[in-house]
Amino acid sequence: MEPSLDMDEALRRALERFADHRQILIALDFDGCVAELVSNAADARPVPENAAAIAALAGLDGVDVAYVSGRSLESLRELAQPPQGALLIGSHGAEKDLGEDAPGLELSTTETMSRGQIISTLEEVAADAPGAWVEHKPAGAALHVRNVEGDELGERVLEHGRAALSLIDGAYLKNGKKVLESVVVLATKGEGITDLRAHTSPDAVLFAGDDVTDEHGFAVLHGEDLGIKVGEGETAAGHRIAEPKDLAGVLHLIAQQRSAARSETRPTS
Ligand SMILES: O=P(O)(O)OC[C@H]1O[C@H](O[C@H]2O[C@H](CO)[C@@H](O)[C@H](O)[C@H]2O)[C@H](O)[C@@H](O)[C@@H]1O
Repeated sequence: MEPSLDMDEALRRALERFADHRQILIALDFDGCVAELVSNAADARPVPENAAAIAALAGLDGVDVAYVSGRSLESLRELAQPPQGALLIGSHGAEKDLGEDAPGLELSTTETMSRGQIISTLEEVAADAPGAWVEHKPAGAALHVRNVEGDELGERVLEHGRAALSLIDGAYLKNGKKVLESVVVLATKGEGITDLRAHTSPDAVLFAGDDVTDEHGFAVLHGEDLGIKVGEGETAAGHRIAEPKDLAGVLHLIAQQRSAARSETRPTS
């Protein structure tokens, strides 16, 4: 199915301008942006039209495609199934796969101890709250409450988690959608995008994301860059689409615009 190209005029113009740059970087958040949010985090998959558009863009000259996710690189590779050559930032910027031999995330002894404390503390909190569960991650853990009955109770469980984590040295907190994460390596998606920019030297960067941690990514955009917030909520992004399935139209328009520009410049024989 062809993705819908229905979108507001300001976004369409911004995308056409973005697509005209010689070298572009398209950086995408995964959950809630490329993939719909789902109850079980292991069931998240790219919206098929998004996956197709990402694969098409990854094959174009002058285009770098990247995922910038809170997920571990392992989970991101398994669930997002990025196309060959895609660059990956995981764990909110703490893990990187820029296509070269990069050392994996290595924790110091103190960080390893703090991570262990984070996991056991959050497991205790989750044990008292039916529906809550803990995702173990390379730099910490995430307490999930999407399946806790009722928003208010879910909020109370997260609050309990925050209070318990405040007693652990070196445990940094990150709030997300129905999730509280605690990490021992402080990194942001902004740093991830800055690393990607240094690696790919684009003339312009597009970043799309839906969650509060994505605001760090929007904050490092400048000049000809383009930020797209997916869904509701306050944002520093300049543009907005309603839901993950609308991303396909955005990506498709960029691909279309670049193909049109190439055929215009191709010499006729
Ligand atoms: O930066 P992202 O790629 O958006 O990753 C952020 C977190 O996403 C996952 O949790 C979120 O998505 C789940 C699946 O839809 C949903 O059940 C959960 O409520 C959301 O918070 C993932 O599990 C986390 O590790 C990521 O940090």
